[in-house]
This record gives sequence, structure tokens and C-alpha cells, in this order.
Amino acid sequence: MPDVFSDGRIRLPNAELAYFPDWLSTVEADGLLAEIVAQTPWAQPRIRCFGREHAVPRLVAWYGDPQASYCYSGLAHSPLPWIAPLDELRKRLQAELQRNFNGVLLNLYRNGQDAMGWHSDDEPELGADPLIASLSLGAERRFDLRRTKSKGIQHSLILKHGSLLVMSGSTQHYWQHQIARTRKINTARLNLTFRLIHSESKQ
Ligand SMILES: O=C(O)CCC(=O)C(=O)O
Ligand SMILES: [Fe+2]
Repeated sequence: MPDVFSDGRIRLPNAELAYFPDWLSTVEADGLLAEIVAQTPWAQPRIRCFGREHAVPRLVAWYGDPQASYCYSGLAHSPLPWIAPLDELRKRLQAELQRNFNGVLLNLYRNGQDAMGWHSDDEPELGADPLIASLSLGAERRFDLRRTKSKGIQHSLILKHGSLLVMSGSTQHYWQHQIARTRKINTARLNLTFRLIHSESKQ
């Protein structure tokens, strides 16, 4: 693993987490937020949960290489072709982390009422020990972690504008994460999770 992981390491058992609060300058982060939000054809997929169909509480988009189909919110999604700002971020991450990414999932939380429930990113197409590079732009939201299916939050961090959180190793096997609703936030946050989809492992 490159040295970059050791600086920002968050020490939790059975997890590999590293947080870099100032990965982008504020100016870079401001520009990217405006550009990516404006250029993205946002969707709000409907999912079936406990027998009831409802729209996910956020807007989403999936960009990637043509073969990088990804299943999220219970549906398979073909990738949108890379746009320049996302491809540049991907190349920068690949150089710094010395790992490849072929897709990026975008989540746009329009305000504090948009959220993401407890989950692990452990789909088979992400491989045995998924590496997820998560870039946050816009409003600061709290990112909670808990041991898989346990009750209560074990660790939280505030993901700031321009920050990078890297999850790797066994994190997705032992831990779940969420972005909870909050009344305190009235502005938008964009999160980008760069991933590597192993298309050969799909049926
Ligand atoms: O918005 C975030 O920081 C988390 C997003 C996330 O967990 C995901 O896309 O799987
Ligand atoms: Fe996730």
C-alpha cells in the first residue's frame, strides 16, 4: 500500500480507513462541485423495500468505463461516459493511491432530508476487499460507522468540502456506514465514490 494511507489512518478494529480533510483546495472543490452538478443527468431511482416501493432519498448517477455495469439500489446501471472533471479526478486518485478505478457513483444529497441508510459496499463485483475512494464536496455531513448489524454508532466523522475518505481491506466485511438525516443542513452535498468493478465476476 502506498504511504498515503498511513498519514490519515483511522484506527478501528478490522477496518482500513484513512481520511484526508484537505485533499482538494477550497477553490478546486468549489469549481468541481458546480461543474459536476451542472453536467450530470441526475436520476432518482425507485426501490422496493419491505414490500413497498419508494424513491431513494437522494439523486444518483453512475459514470464509468463501458463494461463497468453496477448494481445499486437493487437495479443494474450502465455507466454514463466519463466527463472531463471526473476522469481527471480518477487519474489523480489512481496516481496517489496506486490502484485502478473504472467507475464512480455520485450521490447528491440536496439537503439534510436526503440520506443513505446503513449498508456495506460488499457487492461481489467490487471484489474480495473493495477499495473505495470517497470524495466529498459541498455541505458537511456526518458519516457514521457501526459493526455490521450491531446497534449504535461506534465512530463518526464529519466529511468536509474537498475531503477524501479511503475505505479498503476488510472494512466492508466488518463495518457498515450511513449518512443520517439531519435538520441542521439546508444545502447540498455531493459525494463521489470511485470504485473498481470486476465485470468478469458478474453472471
Ligand atoms: O455519501 C457518502 O459519504 C457515503 C456514500 C456511500 O456510502 C456509497 O455511495 O456507498
Ligand atoms: Fe457506501
